[in-house]
Amino acid sequence: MTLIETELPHDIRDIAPTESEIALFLDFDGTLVEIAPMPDAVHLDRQVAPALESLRASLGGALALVSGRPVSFLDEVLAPYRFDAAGLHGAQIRVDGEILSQSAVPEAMREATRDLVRFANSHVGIIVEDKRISIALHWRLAPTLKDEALELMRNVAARMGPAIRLQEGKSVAELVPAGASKGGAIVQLMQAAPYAGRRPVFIGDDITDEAGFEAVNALGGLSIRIGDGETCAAHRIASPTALRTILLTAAEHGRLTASSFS
Ligand SMILES: O=P(O)(O)OC[C@H]1O[C@H](O[C@H]2O[C@H](CO)[C@@H](O)[C@H](O)[C@H]2O)[C@H](O)[C@@H](O)[C@@H]1O
Repeated sequence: MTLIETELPHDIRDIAPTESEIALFLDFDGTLVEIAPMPDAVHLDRQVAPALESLRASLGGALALVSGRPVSFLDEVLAPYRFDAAGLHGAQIRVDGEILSQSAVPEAMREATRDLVRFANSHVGIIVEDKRISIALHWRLAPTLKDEALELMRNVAARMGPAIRLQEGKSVAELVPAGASKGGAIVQLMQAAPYAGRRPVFIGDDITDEAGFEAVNALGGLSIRIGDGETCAAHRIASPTALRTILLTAAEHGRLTASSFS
């Protein structure tokens, strides 16, 4: 069994009837791929994209990526497949090739970008990831600079005002449109075909995924956290490798249900 039993209250089999029709929502970094030293250094196992494509078919199309990455990045890394996706922590949502919603590029983003690039240029190991609608400051290669980087991000976010929120993550902080969240994205997707009426399952690994777990819990779905760390997810899977095994096995059998994760 790849699901780690924790102190969590429920046995997954009590709440996950085998025959449920699920809608599957998957985070990307730390979930479909292992965390890498830099954003560009991630490696997706070559079997995963075709497996997701076959799972999508077996789920009647109800499979979407819910990521902090831009949708264009997800398309690139999963090519030739193009999945439904919520990118940039929910600031972009695409279903069946159509953009359902996309936040505008915040006015003050250009000035913020300049400040962050200036900081990165004078601090070795700091990386700025400019995603236009949001921007991330990474310190994974310079962990001793975490406090300084976070303070800068808090100041920049405060200066930008209520239209922007600070999203912390694994060795990263990001400026994100305030109205966007993974929870909001999942709720929006669950109102659209082919997701509506299904039981949501969301799998993620990071702070940004907590909003998604909350939404899925409220919808009576299954929330699954990859790895350890505090979470409101009801269940855990040990690692991206363990998840990959579950997904590839389900794809091989042409069937994915909530009990595939137990
Ligand atoms: O919601 P996700 O799909 O998990 O995306 C969250 C952020 O992931 C990326 O950063 C993280 O992964 C990098 C590569 O493994 C790692 O170097 C970095 O330390 C992590 O924070 C991505 O670069 C961000 O844009 C995403 O928002």
